[in-house]
Amino acid sequence: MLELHIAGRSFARPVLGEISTTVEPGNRICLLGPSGIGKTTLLNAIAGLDPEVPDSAIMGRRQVRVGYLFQEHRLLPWRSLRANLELVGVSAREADECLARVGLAGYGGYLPDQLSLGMARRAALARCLAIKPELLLLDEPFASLDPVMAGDLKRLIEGILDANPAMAMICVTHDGGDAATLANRLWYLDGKPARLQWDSLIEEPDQIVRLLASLRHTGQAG
Ligand SMILES: Nc1ncnc2c1ncn2[C@@H]1O[C@H](COP(=O)(O)OP(=O)(O)OP(=O)(O)O)[C@@H](O)[C@H]1O
Repeated sequence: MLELHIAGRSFARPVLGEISTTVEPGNRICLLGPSGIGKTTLLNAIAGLDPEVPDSAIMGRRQVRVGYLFQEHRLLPWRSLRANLELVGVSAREADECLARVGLAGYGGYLPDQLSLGMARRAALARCLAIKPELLLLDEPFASLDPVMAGDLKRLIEGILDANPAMAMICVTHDGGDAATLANRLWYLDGKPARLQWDSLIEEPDQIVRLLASLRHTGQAG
């Protein structure tokens, strides 16, 4: 699906080092790493949002429909949810269907500010779904949600992936528990500049527990 050959990315200092890997259909990747290490920077590069990362660094991206759930919902506050979804090119009926898929049936006429944080994040997820993504990029989707809302959103994302086995996901998270539930592959970003220290396919459930325990042992993961 994608071949990554990122030579590096610097801001005031080098943030990302060389990153070479692939993303395959059906990959459910959780991207872990210390705070500020460059996880969002990597996600932005993969999404094609970073003008400093050339197209040739993310081979295949132009052929892949990418849905990006940002940390903040980025819905236009003066447009209803339905009108926000229509902006990506779907009809009002399709917008309402996408909202229903994330548990927001009947909310098409609401403004983003009338929603709770968890609902707004689901509305933003509905906008991702509206483009029928082949690759879903999720930047800390469960951050700041209470455990019930976070659990609901996790089940929703699992359901979406189960219903679309060819869809790939890259989910940034600080929580090993999210990785244990959602991932079939782990990326661990660390170092100065940051590189993928692990890129591990998860073939059996114990493996993820062992990997996360080794991070906890060295004080790198919660
Ligand atoms: N647009 C930018 N301009 C300047 N520096 C930036 C920019 N974007 C990111 N950085 C810097 O790059 C580094 C990595 O940031 P990034 O947001 O990618 O980390 P992260 O791993 O996602 O962090 P967190 O886990 O806290 O969300 C940080 O030092 C950050 O300040």
